[in-house]
Amino acid sequence: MIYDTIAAIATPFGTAGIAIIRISGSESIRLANQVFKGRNLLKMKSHTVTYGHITDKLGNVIDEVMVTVMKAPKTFTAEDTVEISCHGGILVTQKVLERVLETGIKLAEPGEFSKRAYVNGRIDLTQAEAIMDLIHAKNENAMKLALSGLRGDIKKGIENIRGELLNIIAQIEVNIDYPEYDDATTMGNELIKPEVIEIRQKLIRLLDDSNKGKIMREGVKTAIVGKPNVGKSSLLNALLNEERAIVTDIEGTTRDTIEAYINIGNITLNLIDTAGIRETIDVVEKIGVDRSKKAIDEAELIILVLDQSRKISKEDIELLDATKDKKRIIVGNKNDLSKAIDLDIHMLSLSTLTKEGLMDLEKEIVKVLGMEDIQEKDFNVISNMRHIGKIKETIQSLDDVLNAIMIDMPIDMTEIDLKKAWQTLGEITGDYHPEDLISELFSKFCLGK
Ligand SMILES: Nc1nc2c(c(=O)[nH]1)N(C=O)[C@@H](CNc1ccc(C(=O)N[C@@H](CCC(=O)O)C(=O)O)cc1)CN2
Ligand SMILES: Nc1nc2c(ncn2[C@@H]2O[C@H](COP(=O)(O)OP(=O)(O)OP(=O)(O)O)[C@@H](O)[C@H]2O)c(=O)[nH]1
Ligand SMILES: [Mg+2]
Repeated sequence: MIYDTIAAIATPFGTAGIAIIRISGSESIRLANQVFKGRNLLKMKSHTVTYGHITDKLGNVIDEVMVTVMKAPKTFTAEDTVEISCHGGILVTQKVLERVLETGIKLAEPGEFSKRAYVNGRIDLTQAEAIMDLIHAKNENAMKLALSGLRGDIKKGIENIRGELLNIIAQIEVNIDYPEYDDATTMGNELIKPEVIEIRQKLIRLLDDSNKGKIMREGVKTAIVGKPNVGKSSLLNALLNEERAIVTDIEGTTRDTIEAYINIGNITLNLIDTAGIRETIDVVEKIGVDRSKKAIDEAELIILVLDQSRKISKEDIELLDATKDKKRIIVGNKNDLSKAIDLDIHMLSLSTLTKEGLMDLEKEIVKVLGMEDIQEKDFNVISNMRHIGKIKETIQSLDDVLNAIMIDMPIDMTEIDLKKAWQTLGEITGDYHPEDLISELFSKFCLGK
């Protein structure tokens, strides 16, 4: 069937030396052969490359290319695959793709190649997601984390726990089906309780470990806050090593939040410079101040900037109070000036002007986030919010199991929640899959992936 063969441009849209058109499906070699002038692709050995031309229907050359033929099942999608390396011009690439589609090959949807690798059983969902994480990784830790997922570390961990759950379920089933069957352990509620508790414990540990993973994968939303003129924008610029935000000695210079990404010790911070917080009647500034307050709410880390060359003010006190329950670092800026601040609180002394103390701030950020000592094992953790959500759901089901045991419900009632836990975990790897989960997931992928 032609329609099971798909094609897409696998390289980014833009001008480059080479672009790759990827074709996958049972008809890919035969149909690619129709647009290719050179060796007969049908006669090529698997995983070999040949030189030739893509031609239009009349035989006119569209581009000079290299074509790779890869036969199922040892390919990315586990299907016959052809890759055309053409010249990387936007127009050339588009023309080659159009020519390929003229043969009846269907344009792939975003993520469809990876979806096929999954549907054909070559990878599980966590590995497919890891491919996307690898593509989007912004620092080395995120990359290592994705590689661990791609290797199947998450998959194996989840499969093991699922296996243990299935074991309990199977034993209950044996008991329900053959109550007279002597050899089957009498899986009374009390007997399965310790096993359920142990599995629950393992899931809790996965969740605990996922904190580091989440930071590595997603970065940390970090808000720089403080009253006007303390040097928040100067700090943003100093950390970025770039004059991104406007700095003046006028209070209320920053009107809107400014965002920037930086890597500190392989952690990506999504830094948000905010408008200085104070009472104001200026309409624009007021909106900025409201956004700053929102930024405090949403941030995972707060850098609260004080000006240590001034006495502490009412606004400072309010901000110290507003951020007290948050992960935060209090910075005493302008330590190049004489000290006037009258506050007995630990603060990190620095100057964005002389840059003194900036390195200490970077170290403190890494420390506060608990990311000082990262070892190989830290890459073998759950980091994906979808997985974390499913693990939480599973724990909830196991809590229901334990409650049922506590009130001594019949064992077949307990079993329902056990099965639910087993299914929910299966949604992580895709072994258990409501169809819309799969469609939604792969639609978030890049085109050509
Ligand atoms: N040209 C090209 N480069 C590419 C890819 C590609 O599809 N094409 N990849 C695509 O994303 C990545 C490589 N990932 C791949 C993963 C698995 C298989 C694969 O064929 N696996 C088979 C056989 C492995 C083997 O020969 O031992 C398998 O697992 O059965 C291929 C590529 C990055 N570079
Ligand atoms: N002496 C000294 N001056 C500094 C230092 N950091 C910032 N300043 C000065 O303080 C003034 C305010 O700096 P900004 O970075 O604009 O302050 P802000 O907190 O962003 O101010 P708003 O955007 O108005 O809330 C500017 O004149 C800076 O040059 C420092 O470490 N030492
Ligand atoms: Mg500012």
